Amino acid sequence: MTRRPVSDHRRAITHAFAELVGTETVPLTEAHRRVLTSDVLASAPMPAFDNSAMDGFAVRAADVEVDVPLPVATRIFAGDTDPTPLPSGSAAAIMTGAPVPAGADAVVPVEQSVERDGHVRLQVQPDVGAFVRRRAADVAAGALVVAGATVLTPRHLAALAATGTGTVEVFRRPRVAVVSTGSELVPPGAPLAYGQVYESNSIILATLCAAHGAEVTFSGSSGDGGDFAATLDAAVEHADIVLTSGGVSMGEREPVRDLLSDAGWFGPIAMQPGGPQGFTVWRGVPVVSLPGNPVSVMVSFEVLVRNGLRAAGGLAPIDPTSAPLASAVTSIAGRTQFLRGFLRADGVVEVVGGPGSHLVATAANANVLIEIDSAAVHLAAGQEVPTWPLTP
Ligand SMILES: Nc1nc2c(c(=O)[nH]1)N[C@H]1C(S)=C(S)[C@@H](COP(=O)(O)OP(=O)(O)OC[C@H]3O[C@@H](n4cnc5c(N)ncnc54)[C@H](O)[C@@H]3O)O[C@H]1N2
Ligand code: MOO
Repeated sequence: MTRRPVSDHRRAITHAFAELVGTETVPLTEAHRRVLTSDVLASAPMPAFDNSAMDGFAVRAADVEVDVPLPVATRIFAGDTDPTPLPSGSAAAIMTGAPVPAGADAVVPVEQSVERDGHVRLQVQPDVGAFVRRRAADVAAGALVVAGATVLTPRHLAALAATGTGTVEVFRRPRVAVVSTGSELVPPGAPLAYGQVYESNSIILATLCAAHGAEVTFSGSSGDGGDFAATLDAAVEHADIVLTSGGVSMGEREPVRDLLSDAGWFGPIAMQPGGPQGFTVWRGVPVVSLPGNPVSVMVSFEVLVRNGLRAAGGLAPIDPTSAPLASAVTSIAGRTQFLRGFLRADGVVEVVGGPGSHLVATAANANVLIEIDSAAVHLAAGQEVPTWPLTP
């Protein structure tokens, strides 16, 4: 049977997911980790007005003589919107953040003053501009605050709030449903009878999807009997994308393949692990069907699904880099092999565990996938290989 090239299968998935790109406007309180659609400019300068950096006295620097009393003409507090201009030859008591009155050009901190009987003696000769936070020193009105495509951090949200933006347009998060299949599966933590297997694919798929910008809206499980159709119907009610695991290979009970084989493409792709795959549409919703072996699920997501899902949510791709192999590697001809690897601090990559797609606990020690070209059967130590960063 001919195997579909890995890149063809990935392209089919990415192409369908691209249809899902959408935007929405949300308040800043809901915008953490969301992806901005376009540049946001400051609607107000920051600071919006000259204001005091200290609790103290606003003066004209030229009026100050050390220890010579100046009359205190007024007192200005943060939030005062119409401070009286400073008469020449006087001082104004001023609080941090309060507007510096017209006429004043410096602030002397209260610690460097003595106030008595309506007059203040200043103990220092201030420079013009001392402790005055100038209008627009941080950002001018109309200047760029956060660039489009930025993933919003708490720092970005503070910058947006401070410059007057209350809502932002962000990419919609794709809604993903995760469905596991297999009559042998039991939830982790439950008693395990002989022949049963702890279910681990739903947790890895759900967390991988969330890490790449998706909202996981449904997580279900079905046995190998007839209940997969009902589970899938429930899943598409809640989701833009469904990811299934298991039930796609050559066995006598393959619920995913049996239900969906006429709804799109099923077959082997030229990769190991993750050979048997399906990509179909069910009730208008794209369904990516991954093989059941837990390492195959992880590798298939990272190699086939990750960047398409990111693009659907407005996120930039995460592409492979390369590193030299710590030791020689053998592979299978005709299939791109993805070995679990550990990229060391010295930039050299070691193979972690064996190639078997059931070795899920060992795979937890990996931080990259090592891509071995389908034409290669033997690679020497030191050979540069593509390395795919695994989702942290
Ligand atoms: N005659 C052939 N047999 C198999 C082939 C083949 O080409 N010819 N391919 C093998 C490969 S490669 C893979 S991968 C698997 C894929 O099979 P399925 O997608 O049908 O997966 P299942 O049979 O349902 O499960 C495989 C394996 O994984 C365990 N599993 C399944 N789901 C979970 C889960 N949610 N959590 C933990 N473990 C799970 C399941 O118990 C099986 O051990 O087919 C090979 N066979
Ligand atoms: O192609 Mo399968 O995913 O290796 O065990």
